[in-house]
Amino acid sequence: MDFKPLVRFQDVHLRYGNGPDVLHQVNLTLEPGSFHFMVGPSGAGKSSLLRLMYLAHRPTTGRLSLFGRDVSQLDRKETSMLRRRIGIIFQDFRLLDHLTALENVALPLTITGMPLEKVRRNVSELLSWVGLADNLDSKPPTLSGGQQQRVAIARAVIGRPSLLLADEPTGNLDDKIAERLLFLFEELNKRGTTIVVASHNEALVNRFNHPVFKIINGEVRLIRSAPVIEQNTESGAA
Ligand SMILES: Nc1ncnc2c1ncn2[C@@H]1O[C@H](COP(=O)(O)OP(=O)(O)OP(=O)(O)O)[C@@H](O)[C@H]1O
Repeated sequence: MDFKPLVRFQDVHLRYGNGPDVLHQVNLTLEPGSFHFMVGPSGAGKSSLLRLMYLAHRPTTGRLSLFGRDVSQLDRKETSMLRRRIGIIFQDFRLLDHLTALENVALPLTITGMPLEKVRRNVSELLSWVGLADNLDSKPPTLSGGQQQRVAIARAVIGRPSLLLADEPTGNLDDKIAERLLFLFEELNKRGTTIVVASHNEALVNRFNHPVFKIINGEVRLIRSAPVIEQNTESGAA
């Protein structure tokens, strides 16, 4: 088994162009099999942090290692190999509009060479689980925002990635479905996927027993390592 940290930021700063530091002196380590939430106000830098972990940007200064590799040393081929181990749910979904829901979710499996019948079975099962059994053949433009979000989530998790990065994955969903999807992430986590979920929704985050990072003024702080799960109370004001 690999005991190296899966993700390691050492004194990382990120600036866009000549702008100010968006992320400032970030030091954080994610162990394999961990589950973290990332909270912070709009514009705090949550998506930027996830984009660094997805190799969409490189640190301006400092060192970032993924799967034990220093990302500044990766060539294009190595970058795409590492990315195959990462599932990402973008805030704006990024589904392919000319493909059906089923075809969108099937993409990460078809490139592995899995037989098509098996791909169809696995994808149908997952889409049914997320409540889209009646939408397998629908194209994204005909789906609601919440339905598109669930297709994007299914696409990110279908290949059982080693690392799952989710940027506001429940933003368009009602609370019940949001909670159900976080349970799906917990299932994946139990099977070994390391998970990072960025969310505005601190009430939802507080219902789960996972450590929480908060981004404040570009600095990432661990604000809670092991929250106590809230008990069901008659009213939220209890
Ligand atoms: N490609 C970019 N070029 C220039 N500035 C950017 C770029 N992407 C983000 N920013 C800026 O970086 C800061 C952090 O943005 P980021 O999207 O990471 O925040 P966020 O916490 O994810 O916000 P939200 O919750 O609204 O998505 C913001 O000031 C934003 O305007």
